[in-house]
Amino acid sequence: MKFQKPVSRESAEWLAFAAVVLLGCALSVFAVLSERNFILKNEHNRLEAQARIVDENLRRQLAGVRSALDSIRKAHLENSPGATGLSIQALRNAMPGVRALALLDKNGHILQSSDEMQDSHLDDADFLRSISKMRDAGTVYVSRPYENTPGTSNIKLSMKVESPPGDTPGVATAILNPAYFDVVMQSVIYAPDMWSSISQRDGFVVLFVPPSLRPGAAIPGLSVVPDDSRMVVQRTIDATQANLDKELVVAVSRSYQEISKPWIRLAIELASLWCVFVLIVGPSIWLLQVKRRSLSVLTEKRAKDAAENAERMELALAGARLGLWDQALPSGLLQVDERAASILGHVDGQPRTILNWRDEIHPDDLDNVVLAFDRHLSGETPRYEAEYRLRHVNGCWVWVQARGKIVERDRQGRPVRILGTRADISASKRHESEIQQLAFYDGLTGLPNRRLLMDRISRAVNLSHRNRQAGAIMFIDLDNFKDLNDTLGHDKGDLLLAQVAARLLEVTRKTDTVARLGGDEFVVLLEELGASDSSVSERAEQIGQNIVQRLSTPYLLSGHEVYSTPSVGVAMFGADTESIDDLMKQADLAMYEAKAAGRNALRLFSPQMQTQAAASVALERDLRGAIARNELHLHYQPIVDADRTMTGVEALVRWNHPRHGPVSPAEFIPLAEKSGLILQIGQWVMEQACEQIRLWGARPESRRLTVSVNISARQMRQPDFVGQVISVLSSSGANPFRLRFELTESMLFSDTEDVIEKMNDLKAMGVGFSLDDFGTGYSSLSYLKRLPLDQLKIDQSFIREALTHTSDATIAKAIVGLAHSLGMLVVAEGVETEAQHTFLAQSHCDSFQGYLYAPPCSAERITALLNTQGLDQVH
Ligand SMILES: Nc1nc2c(ncn2[C@@H]2O[C@H](COP(=O)(O)OP(=O)(O)OP(=O)(O)O)[C@@H](O)[C@H]2O)c(=O)[nH]1
Repeated sequence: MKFQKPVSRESAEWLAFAAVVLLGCALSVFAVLSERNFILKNEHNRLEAQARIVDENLRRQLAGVRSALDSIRKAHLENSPGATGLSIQALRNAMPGVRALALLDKNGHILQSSDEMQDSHLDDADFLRSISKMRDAGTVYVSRPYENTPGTSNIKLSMKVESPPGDTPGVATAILNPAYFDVVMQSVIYAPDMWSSISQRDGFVVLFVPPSLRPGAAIPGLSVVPDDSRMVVQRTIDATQANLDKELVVAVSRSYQEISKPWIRLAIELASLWCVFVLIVGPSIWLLQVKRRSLSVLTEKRAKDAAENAERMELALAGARLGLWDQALPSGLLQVDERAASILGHVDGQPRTILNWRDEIHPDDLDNVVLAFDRHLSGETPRYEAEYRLRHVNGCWVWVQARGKIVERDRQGRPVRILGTRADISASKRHESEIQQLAFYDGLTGLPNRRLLMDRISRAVNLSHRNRQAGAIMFIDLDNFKDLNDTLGHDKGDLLLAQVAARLLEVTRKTDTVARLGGDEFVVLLEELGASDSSVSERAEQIGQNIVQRLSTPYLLSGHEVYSTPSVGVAMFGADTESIDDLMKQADLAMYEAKAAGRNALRLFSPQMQTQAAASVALERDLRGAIARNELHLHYQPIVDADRTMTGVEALVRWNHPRHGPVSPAEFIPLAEKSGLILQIGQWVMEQACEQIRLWGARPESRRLTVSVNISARQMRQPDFVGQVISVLSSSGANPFRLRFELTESMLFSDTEDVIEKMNDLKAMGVGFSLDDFGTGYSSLSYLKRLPLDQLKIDQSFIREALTHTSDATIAKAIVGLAHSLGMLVVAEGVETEAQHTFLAQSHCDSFQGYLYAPPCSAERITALLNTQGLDQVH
């Protein structure tokens, strides 16, 4: 862990600590030294006092001895030996420091003495020598110390005694009493380590206490204490002053070691104290600092965390574009920060205080906001949350999302402060509505799509259950819209769809729903049409007819006038409607009925329709096995020339249902188209026709007969259609030049190039082509000339009306002219009367087909007819 902060403070603490320790140590040293000095000085003074005691005693004794010796000397000089003897004894008795007194001649013979003299050796050589050296009569001569009992030093003090004239000079001698001095010196000893001594200047120790530690009888030098380890106080008895022949030194001493003990103890105590102080205070400071450092690190970390949290919070708020608000209760005084204020266009970067917060809220949203707010205040919700609009400074409304929570209550628990955030959700609201639009509305027309429609229908049906009001749904499908797309282009188709949507909205009520299911399918949901069934269907039919009529009015698409019609299927719903799916199917079925009825029509769903639908489903099911069960067969309708000679036939498929008998192609071909069975049936028809061509080809009367086969768009769109034809031709052995395919105009609109290519391939093999129902579709002359067509078949509608409507006659003639000019022949179909034949023949029509000449009949019949060429017999 890295501690950075209060380094200076810590250093200061360590400096202070060091200063205290140093100062303390210095003071301690000073105290110890002072103590030492005091002790030494004290000790010195004391030793001095003790030395003085010994010194004074000694001086007194010496003075006494001098006086005694002097008395003996004088007595001797006065020559009164008896008196001398008595006085010596008396003198000795008077002096406790003297053990014996004696008067000696120069040879050391005792002339007179005190009683104690018996054990004294006064005749030793040293002494005699010293007597001989005594020159001065007034001087007291001090002998060398000697021992007559081991361990006890004796000393003699002697004065020269001038004998009366003629007599031998002698000496008066006093032997000092060592016991006395011992007592004196013992009395000054106050410590076991203390020594006390009397010695001669030249180092001879006279007396030493304690005697056991006596360093030696004759130690050269002035001091009896040879080393520096002792404190010594000496007092010298000056030889001149005391009339001695040599100086005496009184010394008392003590061991420095002993003397120093108190201050050394003090020093040790103080040192220990400081050691303890250092050992306690130092680690304490260290611990304190470590703790403080970790505390400061913790505090720093907390502060950093708090700062980071605040920063994160700020970032989060900024990132989430959240503003803060703070509201006091019950005053309602609202304070918003600058971000919350900026949402409403206050860009001065200042917080705002709002007195009346309700004023800013959109009136439509206010109730919800207040409700949410009150629910939170009353404790019903854990937090307050609302989405609403606020007035922007520029006057528009801004969608915001507000969230908040009570953060403070009074003692009674009543909320006094609520804190929260505010976010601008205009963009997400916009996206929401865009998504809503995409999810529920059709992009092209803006109408509700299937999903929304289903929801509305479901709600409408539920409502009708409750209020017993019936409604209707209308399926609207534009007729042949594909053709319009194919001819005018998808863009125009789109324009038409948009206009259809607009028109539907025009003719319906606001409460109705107009939806686009997809493609050219629209649905109108009509609600609350009334209570009774009959009135409901009447009103629905009326509205439906309105719609048919309105949608059938020509459209103007970028300058092109376009005609379009709708097929409308209507289904009613009411209290007894159970399934919406069924309802939708019903409307769908009705719409298909309208288509089947020729388009541009309206059909109301009826239960019979359902039955019919079910029947057609059953029929379709039966159709699936019809080929295998041999129920299909071909009929051939003759095509004749102007002389009514049969030149060809059109193969027409027939179905003989085992139960229902013959089923009309108009009934089952659409079913086959719808179910895809047309491919199977178409293939079968082609095979049958080719087989017939082969058969007829073998007979001279029928060899030149062409057989026209209807080809459905689905068949033609098969990628291997040409291959299939080749295969059928080769397997049947039919002459391709006798095979003619009849195509419808509509199949040429899509994948035109592909169709042309296939036609060219087949044409190259000899297969002919005829364009069926010509004139009913949106034929484009530009591609008509590109198609390898042999024939145009004028639709029978023109033939039927040709004699009554001049326009149809004109169209029929125009078609003939057009075909001839493009090198094609013209076949008129549906010719039923002689008048029609005459008209068509006069119009230079090349071939004719119709009941006037022959109805569709079996191949055998055709063969028979050919044999006789008696078409009249057919009827
Ligand atoms: N322009 C345009 N065409 C569309 C759109 N959606 C689907 N279609 C076309 O609308 C046509 C719908 O045709 P259908 O309803 O099946 O057939 P139809 O030609 O109207 O014939 P009937 O309904 O039998 O009368 C198809 O060709 C689709 O390709 C669209 O959004 N815009």
